[in-house]
Amino acid sequence: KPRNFPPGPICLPIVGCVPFIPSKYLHLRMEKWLKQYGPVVGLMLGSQPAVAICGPTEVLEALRREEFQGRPENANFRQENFNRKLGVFFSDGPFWVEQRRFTLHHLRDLGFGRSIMVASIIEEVEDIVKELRQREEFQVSGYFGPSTVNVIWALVAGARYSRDDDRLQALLHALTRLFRRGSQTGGIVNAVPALKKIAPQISGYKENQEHINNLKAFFKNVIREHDKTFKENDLRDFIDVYLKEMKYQSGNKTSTFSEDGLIITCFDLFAAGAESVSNTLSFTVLYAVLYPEVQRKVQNMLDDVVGRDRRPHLDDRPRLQYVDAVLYEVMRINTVAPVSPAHRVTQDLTLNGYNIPKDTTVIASLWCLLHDKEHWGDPETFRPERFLDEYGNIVKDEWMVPFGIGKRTCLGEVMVRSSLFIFYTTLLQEFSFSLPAGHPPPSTSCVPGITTAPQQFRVKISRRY
Ligand code: HEM
Repeated sequence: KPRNFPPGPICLPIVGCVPFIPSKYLHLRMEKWLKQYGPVVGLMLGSQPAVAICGPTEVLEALRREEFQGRPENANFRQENFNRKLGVFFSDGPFWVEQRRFTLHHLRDLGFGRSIMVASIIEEVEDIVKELRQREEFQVSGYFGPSTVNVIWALVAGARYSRDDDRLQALLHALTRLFRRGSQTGGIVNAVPALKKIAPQISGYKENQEHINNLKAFFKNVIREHDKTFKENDLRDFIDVYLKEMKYQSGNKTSTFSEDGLIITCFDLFAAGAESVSNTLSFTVLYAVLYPEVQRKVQNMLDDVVGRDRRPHLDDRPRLQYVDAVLYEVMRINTVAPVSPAHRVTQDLTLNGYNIPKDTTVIASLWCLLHDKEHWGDPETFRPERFLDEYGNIVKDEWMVPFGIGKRTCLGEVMVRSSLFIFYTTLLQEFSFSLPAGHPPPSTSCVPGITTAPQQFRVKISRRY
């Protein structure tokens, strides 16, 4: 370990601390580390230093500091990115600044966060309503993936898929496998890269590569199809806008725009749209079933504010602040990203008096802020009212950080908030959800992975009118 490095689990030759870092439920282990070693924990991933930030104030401090905004350079973190800094998620430095700004700016121009996106959310939820009207029960976990990915894909690639499209189902399956098997620390293959050659099957490396290659091949094909019909004065979607910039900068050797870069940006947006929003929606149904009184209260409010002759709309939000409080509470109690994706420190620095050398990988627990006992009082209790003041208005809380903190906060936050509000209110206006007869209450403990998801559970659907 480097000199004056934070305390942490013991290190073994070659593998470092990796045997003591669980591949599942890392956020829960980080809670234990906080008690055992303190708020900043030193790890070795093979021969590479890494720091796990487990203390809430330390997480707030670190993720706001400029020097913490890098992403790890080592091979495993970059493998899906053609081993280069590409896209938004796993790039950093001036490349990332330019790509993040470009992506956000043009997604907004294309309708991100505006009425065009809302229209597409409504189209998706109506599709679900139509399907659920035909059913008496449904299996919730994973159910919303095709719809939530369509919302972002409409802006990125100008396309939507039917919910049972085979190709879409295969892509979502590949993503689920990658998200469920992944680890924020890069896992054993990152610590001991030789395993890729010695034991590709056992380490999961081979299967991951197959999924990654299939996804990249799909995005490449979509991009090539766009290129064939590209017209500079008729830009249809984000891919067209990016292609235009790529062509404009084609003679510029320092350009950050390339076909590979576009493939990875598509990957970043598609994956985020498919996994995180879908899992959060499944959690909203889980808590609706477990807390029928909360479900009823939302429905009564919808009846009062919206009625039954029209659909809820974002404009109703100021009069439905309880709904936002419920959605906040779902994202707090079972957040889908309990540990931030790995960051990298871009220079030697100190945190809490410990030395952290340049290029150290950093993982930060968002869970520790969302579940801090001193701050929330009863963090394990599902209680939406904690986000409301005495007049029923939403109270902003600095520790409510499901989308991260600082310059790398989630690029999709506006879309997520709008999607969750419209999906949730429309579903509860139309249906009531309950446990099928004889089924035990579903567990709130999540399925592990890079993001978390609820375990498989079925619910009974009753139409409200
Ligand atoms: C419930 C849904 C979501 C949650 C809870 C969530 C949460 C997060 C978190 C915690 C980060 C990491 C911040 C960090 O690195 O410290 C992040 C980054 C990111 N998210 Fe989301 N996200 C969600 C949905 C989405 C969606 C739908 C999109 C697509 C538009 C998206 C795009 C991104 C991107 C591109 C980044 C990387 C930002 C960067 O490194 O500059 N996310 N998100």
